[in-house]
Amino acid sequence: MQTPQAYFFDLDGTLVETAPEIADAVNDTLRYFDWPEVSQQQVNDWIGHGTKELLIQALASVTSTPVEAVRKGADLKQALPIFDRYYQARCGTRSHLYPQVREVLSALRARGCKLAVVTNKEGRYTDTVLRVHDLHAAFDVVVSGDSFPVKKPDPTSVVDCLKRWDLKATQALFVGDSSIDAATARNAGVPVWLLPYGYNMGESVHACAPDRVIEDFSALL
Ligand SMILES: O=C(O)COP(=O)(O)O
Repeated sequence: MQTPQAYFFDLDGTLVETAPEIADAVNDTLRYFDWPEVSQQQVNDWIGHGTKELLIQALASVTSTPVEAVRKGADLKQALPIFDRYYQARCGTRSHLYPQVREVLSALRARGCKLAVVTNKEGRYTDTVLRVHDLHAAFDVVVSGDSFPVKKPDPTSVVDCLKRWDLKATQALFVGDSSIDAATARNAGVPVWLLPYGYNMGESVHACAPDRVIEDFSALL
């Protein structure tokens, strides 16, 4: 593999451990409506398709309703603004950067590499999470789940960045924690390295057959 000139990073489970405060916000919401709470493990396994999808899974679970019915139903409509308020308040309370993230991002920046976040989290939450961790100025591009009409694993955002930077797919690297990230990278033709500590819907990252599984961010230097 060539030395990458551009890096695409997933957010939740790759740059920042966010699951504890996401679970807090989900359970705040469920309590508000007198529904039973969900476990941390359930929340971890629902991360990956964006926060709205996660809330749909939680509502389906606690109300024993099929996911497709929740998606179209009144419960979701009522729960979304309540969740929004709680999640914005919880952002930064129990999340933290994984080891070496800040140092490695600075080092890659200093080398002149292009850096992007590509997350399925909705933009208003991505912005808050990056700001509370003082990461909002660390990237050339931030792509959220609602930045384009399509989200990961669709490669549109990655392809768009490469075009803007005039780089080939093989000159970049995607760094993530899930099968969604692996599929996004493959769909864009970009090599992918996965971290084993994030959220991969209960599956081992080895099952996603990435180009490499790395233990932590220091492997990027
Ligand atoms: O919010 C989510 O479910 C996913 O976020 P991620 O794409 O950063 O893992």
